[in-house]
Amino acid sequence: MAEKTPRKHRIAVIGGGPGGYEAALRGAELGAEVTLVEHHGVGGNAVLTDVVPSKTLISAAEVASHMATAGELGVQFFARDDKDRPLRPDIAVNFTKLNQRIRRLAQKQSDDMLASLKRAGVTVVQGRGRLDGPNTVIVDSGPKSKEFDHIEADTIIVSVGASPRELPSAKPDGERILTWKQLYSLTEMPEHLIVVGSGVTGAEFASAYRLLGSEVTLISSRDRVLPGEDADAADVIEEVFKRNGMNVVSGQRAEKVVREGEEVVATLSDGREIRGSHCLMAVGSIPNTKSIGLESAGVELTDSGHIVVNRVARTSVPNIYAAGDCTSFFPLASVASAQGRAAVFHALGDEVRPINLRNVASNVFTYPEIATVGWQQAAVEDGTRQGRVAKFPLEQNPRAKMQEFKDGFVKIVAGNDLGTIIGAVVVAPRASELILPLSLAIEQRLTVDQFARAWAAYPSLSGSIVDLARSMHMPQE
Ligand SMILES: Cc1cc2nc3c(=O)[nH]c(=O)nc-3n(C[C@H](O)[C@H](O)[C@H](O)COP(=O)(O)OP(=O)(O)OC[C@H]3O[C@@H](n4cnc5c(N)ncnc54)[C@H](O)[C@@H]3O)c2cc1C
Ligand SMILES: NC(=O)c1ccc[n+]([C@@H]2O[C@H](COP(=O)([O-])OP(=O)(O)OC[C@H]3O[C@@H](n4cnc5c(N)ncnc54)[C@H](O)[C@@H]3O)[C@@H](O)[C@H]2O)c1
Repeated sequence: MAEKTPRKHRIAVIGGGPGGYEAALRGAELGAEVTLVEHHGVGGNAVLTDVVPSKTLISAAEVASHMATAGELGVQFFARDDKDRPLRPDIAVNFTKLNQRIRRLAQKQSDDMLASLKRAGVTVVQGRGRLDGPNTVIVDSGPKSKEFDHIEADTIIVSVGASPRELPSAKPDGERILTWKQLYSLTEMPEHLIVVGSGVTGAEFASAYRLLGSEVTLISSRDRVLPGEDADAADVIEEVFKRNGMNVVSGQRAEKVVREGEEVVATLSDGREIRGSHCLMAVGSIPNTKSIGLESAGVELTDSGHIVVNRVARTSVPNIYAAGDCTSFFPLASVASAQGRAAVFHALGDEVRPINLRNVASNVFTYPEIATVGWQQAAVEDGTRQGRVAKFPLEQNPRAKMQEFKDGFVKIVAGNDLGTIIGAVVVAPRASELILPLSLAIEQRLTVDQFARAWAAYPSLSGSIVDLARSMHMPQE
């Protein structure tokens, strides 16, 4: 008798950003038959328009900043005039080249990801997907692709991301009033960029464009920039912004942004007008969950349109999972990937660890950067968590002195009992590279004393973290 081949578990994924990509790849690796529907490009917004382009732009801004401050370390650039006298050259940014590099790098990463999916055996379908009940995805891929119109699946993973929020009174025109996705088609540096919104997106672009040489006005509806971050960290960034010549307007909403010829005019809540050459609208995002059949399939959404998921990314319909910015979890690429993994592992019965949002590390890529993990000082102050907070200024660190890093600090939040590390903030250049030992400490429930036993190289910025942990030792009574 011929052996019966077990039918493969069929997974359909809608959206190829970090959430959908990870789900598709891991699903195929675990032996499922996976179809991924993506209507733009694999890698999603993260790779094509959001994370990768913005961080590539920021890399260039960082270099421009190092060049501008090199003189403080005794390194000078000069050219000679016709009488052989040294001239100090200006730093010039070739904006067309910069944006071309950004787009090329993003496309290459998207191509590499598509190749990985294909190697793993994932079927990638280009088109717009929507649910038709809990087991079918319909793909609108244009008149030629009838064969993929219906995908039957045992498990569906929705990872459709989010889109920039648009204000009716400040409609992006793609030329002068822009969303963050439209910045990379500019061929000239904005002479004066008005940034509306001082969340992470607004702060990162304001920081980068200022370092690249644009005049920048940052309109913040709150009392301080980066309202979601540690207050001390946000204060440092705001001070650096102002010192670098950025115009920070606090406590004002942009009620309206209009174009007047070659200018943009932002009208503030108090009636003041700010004129610039370009305006970046960074006022948040809305999930792409409309009209894709979620409600009729029985999937529960929040009032804001986000998909309600549990810690293994399962929605209110048992065989439908969701990952990434379309869900009620943190809108971070790392979280989207973790949800994508959790979804397929759970659906396919593999080992799965429910996601603990409390321990997610994140980073704001301003200059300096702000990296954060775990419980924050605000939670100790408002009584949500018991604990001790200590801070070590970067300017006392020998390596920071050598490199002329004056702005920043390391902060640790530890439990009152044994001094277990429960949270941390690092404000420093490349803080994103310094947060990992603290994440590990939190994940492994290390105490400040255990952390302080680890050796840091001397001199190093990471030495500050060990010094701070050491200073938090509490002698036994
Ligand atoms: C400017 C900016 C910078 C950021 N920087 C960082 C950072 O440094 N680090 C970090 O961790 N996070 C960062 N984020 C957040 C990060 O971009 C998101 O959390 C991440 O992109 C979410 O991934 P996702 O899987 O939800 O999908 P997305 O990356 O949003 O991709 C969703 C995909 O779904 C597709 N899609 C949508 N609807 C359909 C449909 N009906 N059918 C088929 N396909 C569909 C879209 O074309 C898109 O490709 C940043 C965000 C912004 C705006
Ligand atoms: N480095 C990173 O990891 C990174 C970078 C960018 C975004 N993100 C993710 O995206 C999330 C969203 O960040 P975001 O900054 O895009 O959105 P956000 O919603 O956090 O911030 C938007 C800000 O705009 C303000 N605003 C709204 N309307 C305004 C108006 N008319 N005038 C002035 N201000 C106005 C809001 O008060 C808010 O502070 C972040 O929490 C983060 O998870 C991550």
